[in-house]
Amino acid sequence: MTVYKALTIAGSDSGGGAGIQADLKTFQELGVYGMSALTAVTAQNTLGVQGVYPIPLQGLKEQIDAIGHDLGTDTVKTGMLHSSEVIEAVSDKIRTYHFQNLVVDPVMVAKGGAKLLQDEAVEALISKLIPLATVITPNIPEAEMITQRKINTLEDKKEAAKQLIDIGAQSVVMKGGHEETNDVVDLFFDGYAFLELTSPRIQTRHTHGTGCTFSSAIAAELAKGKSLTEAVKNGKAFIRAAIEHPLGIGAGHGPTNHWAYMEQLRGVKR
Ligand SMILES: Nc1ncnc2c1ncn2[C@@H]1O[C@H](COP(=O)(O)OP(=O)(O)OP(=O)(O)O)[C@@H](O)[C@H]1O
Ligand SMILES: Cc1ncc(CO)c(N)n1
Repeated sequence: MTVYKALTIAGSDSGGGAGIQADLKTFQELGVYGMSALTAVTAQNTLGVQGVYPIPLQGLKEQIDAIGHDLGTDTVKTGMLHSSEVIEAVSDKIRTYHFQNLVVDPVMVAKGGAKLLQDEAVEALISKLIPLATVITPNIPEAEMITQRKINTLEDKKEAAKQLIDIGAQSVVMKGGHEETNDVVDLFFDGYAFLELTSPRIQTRHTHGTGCTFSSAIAAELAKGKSLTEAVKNGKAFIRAAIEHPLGIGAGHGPTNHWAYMEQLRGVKR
């Protein structure tokens, strides 16, 4: 049996909808063996983030070493990295172990507005991590922070995507979740051609962890050897199903449904 492996380097969401919990659930659903290196523990639920507790840097490094020395991985996904020290350490380890297929979700702010990345860490993201990325998946505000340009039109998105490639990413998915259009358009760019991934905007408050789930679905598909374009398309189908069939739990922004995509493929009704 071939076992495909994926490592998430991210924060813990005690509420289970975002962070490493969302990543590991997504890996499992897509048939990939999930591993994790925790950067921080958050006390969090559907109402917001109540606390952020960074893991000591040495502890983070040892978690990645533990995987690099023994299990190895077919793909790495990064989420909440918190500080420039963490970004530098993660970048070093990825290079030391020659980890392939890096999906960088440049997480900056949680849905309720809590800061998950310190402002001064954006520079380290640009100089240390984005150049290693197979694909980077910013939402519009994140792309604006990184590129220092306002993004309003499709042309703006394309220019920002080109700038991210110039910084060194192999490809970009600029997510359209934060726009107000009828359809959600995620723009994929591999440095050569643009591909618009369009789906109907679902009216729901249950969007906690959409970005984490989307990027980990892309990572899982890459681990299985799918091409970048296939991985991004399948990731989009995974998150679409997860948003379309919310679990309806929690009083605030509830989690998405990580079972929905595979249940849809298998024709299962919950
Ligand atoms: N209301 C919606 N209807 C359909 N798809 C959506 C909706 N909101 C987000 N998505 C999809 O979810 C994925 C994540 O997009 P989004 O822009 O919400 O990411 P994000 O802001 O990084 O998420 P997070 O808040 O979890 O960090 C994208 O593929 C986007 O198309
Ligand atoms: C731990 C964690 N990572 C990422 C996000 C972004 O959704 C979040 N809310 N919490």
